[in-house]
Amino acid sequence: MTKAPIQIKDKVLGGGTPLITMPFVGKTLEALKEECQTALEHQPDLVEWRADYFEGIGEPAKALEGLNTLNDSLGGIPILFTLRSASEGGAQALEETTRQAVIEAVVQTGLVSLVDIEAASPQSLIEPIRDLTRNHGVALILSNHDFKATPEPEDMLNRLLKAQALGADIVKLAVMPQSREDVLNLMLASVRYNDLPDATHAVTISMSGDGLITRLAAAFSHSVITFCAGKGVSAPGQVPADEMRGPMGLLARHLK
Ligand SMILES: O=C1C[C@@](O)(C(=O)O)C[C@@H](O)[C@@H]1O
Repeated sequence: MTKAPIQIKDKVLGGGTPLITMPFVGKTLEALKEECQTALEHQPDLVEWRADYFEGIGEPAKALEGLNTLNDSLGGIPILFTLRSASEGGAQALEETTRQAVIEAVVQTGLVSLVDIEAASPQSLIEPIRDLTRNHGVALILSNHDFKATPEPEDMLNRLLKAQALGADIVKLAVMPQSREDVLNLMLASVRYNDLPDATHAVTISMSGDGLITRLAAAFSHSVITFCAGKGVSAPGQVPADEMRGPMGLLARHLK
């Protein structure tokens, strides 16, 4: 495998132990501050700011206010910035140009370590953001979501490959299982992707209770980030960081 681990402040992404990531879904500065408190108590490896939940996020100045609050209150925990589009589960609908302006303003601050955008975004949004993240040393996640079903394994593999071809540092797929077989298929697609000689880092998730095993066994399916619950959750199936550490550590110690 050719991919080099990515250093994110004092954390190593892709070094064998998946990074536990706590999503923040606060609507106000006060709510974000409370989420920072939760993060300080439970020490996830990363925090994901799901900025689509934040009121007024469409104004870059408001976004920077939120970001500065996080940066001041997180004691150095690295930040993944996600302004999820409404079409892939985002909490509010924004014009594509507005979304782009906010993401660009945030990347330029140098205060975020990773950014997640949807692989299905128009090329006119992906390319400039990809160039900007490269220039600022920010890791780019290109993501895919299906909140209803789990595509066929071949289709899932193709989605990961498409995200890679678009220039992702990390490719991501989150899908909803309708059966236990779907959960296994997601893991199979993830393992097959990682077995490709030029694969990059991947994050693969089967959501809901049935898919929880994919969060706990992220190391097994070569998924480099696993999302936990914080003060709230951003997707079904997330559980508290403290409960994940035991099973995750056990796996990490025994996997080849
Ligand atoms: O896309 C993802 C994955 C996720 O949907 C999950 O299932 O844990 C949670 C989201 O916050 C994140 O942006």
